Amino acid sequence: MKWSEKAWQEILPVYKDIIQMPFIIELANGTLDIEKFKYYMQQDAHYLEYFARTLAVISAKAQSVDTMLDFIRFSEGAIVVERALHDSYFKQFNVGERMPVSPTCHHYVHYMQSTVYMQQVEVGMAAVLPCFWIYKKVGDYILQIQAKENNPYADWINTYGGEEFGNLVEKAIMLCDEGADKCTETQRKQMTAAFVDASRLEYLFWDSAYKLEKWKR
Ligand SMILES: Cc1ncc(CO)c(N)n1
Repeated sequence: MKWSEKAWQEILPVYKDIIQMPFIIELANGTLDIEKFKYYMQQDAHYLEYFARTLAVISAKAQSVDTMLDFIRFSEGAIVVERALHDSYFKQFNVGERMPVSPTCHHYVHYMQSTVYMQQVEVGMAAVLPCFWIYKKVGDYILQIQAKENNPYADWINTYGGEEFGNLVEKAIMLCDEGADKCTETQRKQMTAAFVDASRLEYLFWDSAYKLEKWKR
């Protein structure tokens, strides 16, 4: 069994919980409170900046020039494509000033950064894989169940449910499997642990948007 297949089995309960979250259901049927979506977008704009930086660090640490190129392209994609989506939503929904980074977003981005800087590159790759893979799965799921008429969140749904994003995700999974093949069993376990932690943070990210999470002080 490939590392990625085993790793997905590990996070299946988290994924199943994610697709039942009110944030996801309401996004799909178009009833999500706009304030919750705006909060999500603002936090995601912060998230994507760190995500892009993290991908660039993975690129710098990669074992081969081919893998470097793949990750630098992922990094560019995170900046260019997703920012464009945010720019359009920021305008459409009149999102003004940037909010400070929320506790959960802070936790997630610094988790990614420290994993990528402190651990070997394959563990770093595993830590960013849920960002690709869970979004693809959730995007496809939402695409299936979505309300197609007048859904204000259609652009978001099409970004992550689309084929283009799907190709990137396939590549990211393949690169992790390639890396895992070169690792020892102990290192593969570290990869899986990083994958599981990041998946749990994906859950919390949506949860925190639904709750409009704030710093206690
Ligand atoms: C929190 C989060 N994870 C993953 C993605 C997709 O890259 C995103 N836009 N936001």
